[in-house]
Amino acid sequence: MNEHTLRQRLVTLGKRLYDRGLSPGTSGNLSVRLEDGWLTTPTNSCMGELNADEISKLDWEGNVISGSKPSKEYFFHLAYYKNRPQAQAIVHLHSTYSSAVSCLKNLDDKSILPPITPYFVMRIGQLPLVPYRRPGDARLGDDVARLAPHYSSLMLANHGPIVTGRDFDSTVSAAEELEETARLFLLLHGHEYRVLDDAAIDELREHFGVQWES
Ligand SMILES: O=C(O)[C@@H](O)C(=O)COP(=O)(O)O
Ligand SMILES: [Zn+2]
Repeated sequence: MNEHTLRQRLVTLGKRLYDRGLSPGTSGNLSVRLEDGWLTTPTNSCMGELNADEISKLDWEGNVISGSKPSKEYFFHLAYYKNRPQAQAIVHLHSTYSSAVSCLKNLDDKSILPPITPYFVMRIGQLPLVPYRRPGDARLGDDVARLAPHYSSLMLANHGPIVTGRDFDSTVSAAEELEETARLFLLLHGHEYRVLDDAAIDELREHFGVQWES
């Protein structure tokens, strides 16, 4: 897709996330890789009301080339792009169930959600918890840089998810699917439930190349 089309997709998919209640108020940010830089949502923008011409365009040093002041989290987007070449787009949300999970105590920090459905394993994979930092703290960029080569998605503690993917549309879908998995996980709380066993994970690895360390 060319830059013009990707700007339109940012507006359309931002509205989709907002309309589905996944980015309340001015929370969250989106970005997409271009050949000559990358686009991200302006800081304090409402995802339901993005304007294609105001979207921020940055270079690979984090300098603004055009558009409005970028998301204050631009550095963690940049850290993901620089350390994960296959990441073509990034979605950060404050979606309710995912953010609720990010506040739970006693999570397995290396993989906070168990493999309850194949779709979660295929689309998100193991999801580590990034220790809490203030939004906009540049040290989040270092945290992301360290984890990005190994994980397509991360959960910021007491905050919300960061999801990356091979194209913009599938990244947005994966973020929606993560939200549904978090919802299932919380619905299952207090119930005895099965998780996918090693054989089921091996089969997914074989068919879909998923990354999941048993
Ligand atoms: O939680 C925050 O403040 C940010 O991570 C966020 O979601 C929105 O910040 P901007 O992208 O700067 O609007
Ligand atoms: Zn946020």
